[in-house]
Amino acid sequence: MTLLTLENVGFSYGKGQRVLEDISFTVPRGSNVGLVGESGSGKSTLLRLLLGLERPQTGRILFDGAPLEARDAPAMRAYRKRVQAVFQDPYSSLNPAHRIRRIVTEPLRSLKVPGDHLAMAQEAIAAVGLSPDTLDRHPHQFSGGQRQRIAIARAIVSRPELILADEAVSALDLSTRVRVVDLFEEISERMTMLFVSHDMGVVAALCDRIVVLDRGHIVEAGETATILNAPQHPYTRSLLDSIPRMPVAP
Ligand SMILES: Nc1ncnc2c1ncn2[C@@H]1O[C@H](COP(=O)(O)OP(=O)(O)OP(=O)(O)O)[C@@H](O)[C@H]1O
Repeated sequence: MTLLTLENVGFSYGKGQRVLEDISFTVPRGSNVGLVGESGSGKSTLLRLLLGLERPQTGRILFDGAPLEARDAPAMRAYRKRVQAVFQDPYSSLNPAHRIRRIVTEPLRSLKVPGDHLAMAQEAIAAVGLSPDTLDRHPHQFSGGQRQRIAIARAIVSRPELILADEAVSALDLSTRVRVVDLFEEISERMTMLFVSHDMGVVAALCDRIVVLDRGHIVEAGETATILNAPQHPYTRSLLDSIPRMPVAP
């Protein structure tokens, strides 16, 4: 079943040039879809539309069959209960003045989720592989990778159906990135995920399907294995060529 559908979505900022043109793809429930494209291809703009921060000028976005109406406040509140995001920068996305307990339970308060918030936070912190005493500490006491785990705990604590990940591992060093990608892989077994990145290597490792965006247009979309084995578009080939490879022994 399809959880997210984009139908002929078009968008421009103000009266400017089209930044997204005729974007159509689906995210099946339970799948892990990668949206890949170089800087300026429109990935962040598409996420802004999916978060309801901007409205498409043409086409529409459907979540679980219902059109997303950014101006319908009650509908957007209901949508936000079901969709959470993880952003790129683990340093600026966590409020330094707050303890982790307050940061991780924040979505539960703002979404008015009933139940024992502390128990839910403990569960989320354990799910991302951090120790229970994490909740009593402050963000500055953690490394970049640990902070991103905390951001992931905050995203999953309300048990959303869809996770939107925006360059969520790009700011991490290589070995930390590998571990956080593993964590996303684990989480994606339980939730649907749209993983947005300029890094084809990460997307190929993590996603069942890939949508390739180039200057606001989808140039290729399909199953990861198909795209890796037989990229059709020159742009996809160039993205694939940019993946670092292990040197081959003579
Ligand atoms: N607020 C804005 N006002 C006007 N134009 C914008 C605005 N934000 C982005 N753009 C333009 O929209 C296009 C797509 O940008 P977008 O940030 O969505 O791409 P991206 O693929 O996410 O790139 P990056 O990875 O560098 O963030 C670019 O040409 C950019 O200059």
